Amino acid sequence: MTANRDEPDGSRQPAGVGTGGITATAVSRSFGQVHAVEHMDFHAPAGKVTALIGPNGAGKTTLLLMLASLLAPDSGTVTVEGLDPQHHRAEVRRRIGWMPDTLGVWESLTAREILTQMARFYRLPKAGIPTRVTDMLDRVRLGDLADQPARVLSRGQQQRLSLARALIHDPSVLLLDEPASGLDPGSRVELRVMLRQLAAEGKAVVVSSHVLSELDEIADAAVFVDRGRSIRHQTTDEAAAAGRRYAISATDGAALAAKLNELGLTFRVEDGRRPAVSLLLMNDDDAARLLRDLVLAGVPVSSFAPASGALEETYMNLEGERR
Ligand SMILES: Nc1ncnc2c1ncn2[C@@H]1O[C@H](COP(=O)(O)OP(=O)(O)OP(=O)(O)O)[C@@H](O)[C@H]1O
Repeated sequence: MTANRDEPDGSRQPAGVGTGGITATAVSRSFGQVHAVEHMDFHAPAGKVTALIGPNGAGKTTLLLMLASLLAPDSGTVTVEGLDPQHHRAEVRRRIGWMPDTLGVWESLTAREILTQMARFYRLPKAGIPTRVTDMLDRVRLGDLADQPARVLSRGQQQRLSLARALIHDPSVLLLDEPASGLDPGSRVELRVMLRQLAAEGKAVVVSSHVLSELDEIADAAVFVDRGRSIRHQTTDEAAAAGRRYAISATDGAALAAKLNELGLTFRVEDGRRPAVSLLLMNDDDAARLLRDLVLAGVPVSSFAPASGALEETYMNLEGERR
């Protein structure tokens, strides 16, 4: 959970909150009997990528919709660069780029028409719109498909168009719901690079994702949510310092197990196509030392590699605690 501090007026704010970025304080939203989000605190600072991680139904999309000011909270507040959407609706909308997990309506328009329409909607200067639209189509590599109706685009191409749509007005806060879903491996790498660039430009980038193995490369920090509540805030560096799981296989599994036992290491035997064990190592030095010890002891190691990302490790541990 994000640490809180008391404000002079008695209200409580998540730690590290300035006027930059986007902040939710004690927001709640129910749908009938379902408490989708309950008293959630969230902060995504400018210049950083913040991941929103949680199991299905945890409340991620509901929180993102409230951050995007597309859904009103039942209670609690959201501020965007210090502005309250209730009182500064137009200014807040202009500052936010929203990429939903599906492209949604407008699929009979072409990619170029969709972006042009959005640019008009945000009242960008008329004369600059055609160039801005072309630049954005090129940025997401849809230049060749610009005049095709959006419905004929593949899922991954629609995701890229959705990202261009979110960026057309150069927002300072970018909210992305599952942006990597449907993207092929090459496009995922491009997305990663683009999100880091956008953060480097000073934008607050929020990404909800289930593709945890890639988040270490993208995110500076993560907020873990479960059953409508934020349960942990962790920077990627903190996650890395908490160690990560390595998978080791050897052509002689018994010799591997015997050596790990001799070294006093706790390990887990993994089910999989190849016999393997996994164990938690604190850092790269520990990994290098163990690999050397195994090889010097004559254990026929056939593979030795991280089995999970650092944020994924935190998620799996939180999952374990939940059960
Ligand atoms: N419009 C709605 N009407 C009724 N229930 C809703 C509505 N939107 C969300 N919910 C419920 O609120 C809870 C949180 O849903 P939400 O979509 O925010 O979760 P999520 O973390 O984004 O899930 P996923 O990872 O599966 O996308 C779920 O139990 C969901 O069924």
